[in-house]
Amino acid sequence: MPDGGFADVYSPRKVLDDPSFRVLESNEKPSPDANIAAFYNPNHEIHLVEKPRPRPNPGQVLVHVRSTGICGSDVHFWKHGRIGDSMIVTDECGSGHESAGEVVEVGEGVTQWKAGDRVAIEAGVPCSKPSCDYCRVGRYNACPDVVFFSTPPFHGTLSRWHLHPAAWLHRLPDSVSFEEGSLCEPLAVALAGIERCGLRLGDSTLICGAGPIGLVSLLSVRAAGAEPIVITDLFQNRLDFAKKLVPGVRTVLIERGSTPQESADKIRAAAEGTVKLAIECTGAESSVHAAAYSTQFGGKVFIIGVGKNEQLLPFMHLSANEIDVSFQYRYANQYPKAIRLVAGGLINVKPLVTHRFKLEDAVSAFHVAADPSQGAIKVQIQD
Ligand SMILES: NC(=O)c1ccc[n+]([C@@H]2O[C@H](COP(=O)([O-])OP(=O)(O)OC[C@H]3O[C@@H](n4cnc5c(N)ncnc54)[C@H](O)[C@@H]3O)[C@@H](O)[C@H]2O)c1
Ligand SMILES: OC[C@H](O)C(O)[C@@H](O)CO
Ligand SMILES: [Zn+2]
Ligand SMILES: [Zn+2]
Repeated sequence: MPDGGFADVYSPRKVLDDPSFRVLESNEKPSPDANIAAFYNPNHEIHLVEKPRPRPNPGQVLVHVRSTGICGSDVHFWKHGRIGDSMIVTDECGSGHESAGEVVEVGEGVTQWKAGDRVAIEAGVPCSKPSCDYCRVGRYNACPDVVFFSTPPFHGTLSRWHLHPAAWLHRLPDSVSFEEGSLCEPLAVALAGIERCGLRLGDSTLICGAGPIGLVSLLSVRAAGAEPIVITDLFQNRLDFAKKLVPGVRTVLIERGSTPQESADKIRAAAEGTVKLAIECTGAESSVHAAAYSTQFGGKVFIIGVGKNEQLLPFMHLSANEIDVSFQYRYANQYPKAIRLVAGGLINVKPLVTHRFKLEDAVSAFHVAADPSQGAIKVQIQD
């Protein structure tokens, strides 16, 4: 079976020097079957690009991408040009990694997919070589040679036609929409965290941050039986959204300028005690501290949020309370579980979608996603 490798298709290239890629004029209307995509670049621009419709090589599948959610990281790469020290926008780069679609064509040797199959597209494709320890043991989120779509230098899945290795697509049952299929990507992040954080039925749990990741984490800990659940945010409208999503959740508005201890006082009051588990989904240092001060002896602060390269920890509080601190980096082996949980009705991700745009209007979609005054949670681009 060919491995569906795709170095030729996805290796970094100077898009603007390549005549087969063309940046569309801002008022230009693309033809209905053109392979358009939204690209960001080091000048903090975002624009539509037309690129060739690829043909699948052996082991590959051509997918008509039907739904893609905009992730905060896409907006961050566009606006700030980097995440941390290793992910840097140095060239034009295609956006999007939360995608689902329909198989249109399969390459030689692909037997498990046929035209018309509905799939979620796994956003990170690791090398899968037996010589790679991380791939071999299944912790493939650590693969040093992973191709993670829309993290530079790899173009994203947000295009009309996307080529993917057959082994890294996941079947969607008819009951799961393309939109829900694309939301399986952020859900996979939360589920990977839930798997590793040791949450047990009835554990009192804090979620810090009510953005998309905090909200899918909220849905996940609710499904896993956490009680009570407290969620924090700096914005009341995000807390209101969380309350509508999971009516039983207790909300705490964090006031800018308050100390982490003051925030923790409010969190403990809402939880009626310290929490056993804090799932941190902001990456903000003050929020990590508030989580630590809210957690009970022997509890855990589990950090999904990403933030500044170097941060302080309330060392002696963590030490004197035997509080574990753990981190999550993307995910491995979570898509099938995410799809089962959505199909089985245990997790309803549908309400997270607040805005929908056509592929032709992807640039407008990005502007809405990047503007907090629009109140978007998840912006979807659909074709
Ligand atoms: N570990 C991973 O693999 C992984 C994967 C995806 C996203 N992330 C990270 O998860 C985090 C959340 O992602 P998102 O898409 O939900 O982002 P987001 O920015 O939409 O949401 C973060 C929320 O946290 C709130 N917030 C900020 N500071 C706060 C504070 N001090 N106290 C309480 N709330 C605060 C914000 O108001 C916002 O609503 C980001 O840091 C993102 O980069 C990590
Ligand atoms: O959903 C996955 C995340 O967005 C990625 O890790 C990205 O932030 C960096 O590559
Ligand atoms: Zn993402
Ligand atoms: Zn590997």
